[in-house]
Amino acid sequence: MALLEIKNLTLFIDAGDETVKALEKVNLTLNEGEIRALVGESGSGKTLIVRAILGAIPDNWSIKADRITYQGKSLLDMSGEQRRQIMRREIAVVFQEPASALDPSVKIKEQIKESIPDEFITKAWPWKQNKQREELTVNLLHRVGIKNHKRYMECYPHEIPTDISQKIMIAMALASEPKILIADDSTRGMESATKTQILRLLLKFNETKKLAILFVSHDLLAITSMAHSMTVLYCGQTVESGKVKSLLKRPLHPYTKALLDSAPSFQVSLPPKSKLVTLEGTIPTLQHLPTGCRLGPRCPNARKECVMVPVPRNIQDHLYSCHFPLHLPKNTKHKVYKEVKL
Ligand SMILES: Nc1ncnc2c1ncn2[C@@H]1O[C@H](COP(=O)(O)OP(=O)(O)OP(=O)(O)O)[C@@H](O)[C@H]1O
Repeated sequence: MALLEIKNLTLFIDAGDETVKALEKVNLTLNEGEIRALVGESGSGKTLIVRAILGAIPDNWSIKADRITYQGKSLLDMSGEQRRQIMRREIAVVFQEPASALDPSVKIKEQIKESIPDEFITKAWPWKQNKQREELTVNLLHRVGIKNHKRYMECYPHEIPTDISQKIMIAMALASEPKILIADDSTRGMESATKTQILRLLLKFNETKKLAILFVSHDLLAITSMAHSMTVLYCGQTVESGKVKSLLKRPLHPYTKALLDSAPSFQVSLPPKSKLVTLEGTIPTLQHLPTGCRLGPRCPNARKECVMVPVPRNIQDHLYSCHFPLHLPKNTKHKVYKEVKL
């Protein structure tokens, strides 16, 4: 059973004069111990998916889904309190900007202590419990690679550098020993040495604690260095998902191919200063969505069939939603691949 499973998630945003489908029939699974990258251009809906998982939905949004489950239990059918409990203990999130996620008026030490669940503290006199929390705080800081904890514990968030803030966010996220960590573009804008440190840290927790990670990112290099599987999103629709290796070797969707081709690191033979191969045009706004496959107007392979939303199909674990996929083996007819029962 998947740890987290999303089937046919559609998210509507009521923008006053019209309602837009910001996500349309999105599918995503995360298994125990898996690192899955969620990738797509800016505005493709990655953060909307994260918010749908967390249940952080404003009043003008609504959700329709066949299922959103955690360990087989429907998150959509849970009460607010049951869902909050899962988010407090089982699913942790690290956001893009640590500085805005930390409380500017509270010392780092207090914020970390606060993130430790009461269940981890044995019943004792308050001063003893406080000591336990303090020890656990130091331990958490060491686990995320902050050895000189004394230097930062008494600081306020604005007094510490970004990389340390990000590690502190990870320490707080891991305080409850969650099963899933959602890293929402948490290395965006970081310089490469800091990024490498954060990625190594996440990888270490994945390997040693079997922590499943949903790694939301634009950074294809980081994804290939750490993720096992990848879900590609375009304009609110899942276009392809599967093992990172098979997507890199044989992308079936023209958007995935364009995305990979646009990253210089994947173009082994790309001569210096050559033009990057990308799709023409830009991602449409929610107010001007094309019907059917949303890539249609930008897709080099588009034909009249593409005005219909493609049914997801699969080749083993490799799932794609495209009427005219690339790289199908020779002499094989597209229709032999079964539609995926969602
Ligand atoms: N609160 C909101 N109200 C209206 N539209 C929104 C809201 N939040 C996001 N959107 C729209 O939903 C679409 C997807 O946004 P989202 O933030 O999920 O993209 P993203 O893939 O996470 O982008 P980025 O990589 O830049 O963070 C965008 O068109 C965005 O403008």
